[in-house]
Amino acid sequence: MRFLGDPGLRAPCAEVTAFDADLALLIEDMYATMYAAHGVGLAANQIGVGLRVFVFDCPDDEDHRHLGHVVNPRLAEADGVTVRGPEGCLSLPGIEAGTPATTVR
Ligand SMILES: CSCC[C@H](NC=O)C(=O)O
Repeated sequence: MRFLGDPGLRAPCAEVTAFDADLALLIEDMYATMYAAHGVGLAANQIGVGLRVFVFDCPDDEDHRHLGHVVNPRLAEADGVTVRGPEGCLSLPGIEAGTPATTVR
């Protein structure tokens, strides 16, 4: 796990261009790391890999589970519904802050 101060957490991540066995292994590693840390989401740069990939496994407000991984995410549109709530980060252990989040399509 990379923590606050690691330059890799501030650097732009590269686009994934090879959808191959190495990418599958990376994603498996990310799930394992996220579960070991009792997290609900994890980005590749948090484990030192500067690629645009994240995994998630979290409930919504109605306790429905959402599990998946996203490669080369791009924010296309936000529908304007913004909620603010406490949010933490596995790379900043012990810190939590009120963070606005906007739902997206
Ligand atoms: C709200 S997104 C997830 C935040 C955090 N994951 C990465 O740092 C975690 O607690 O799993």
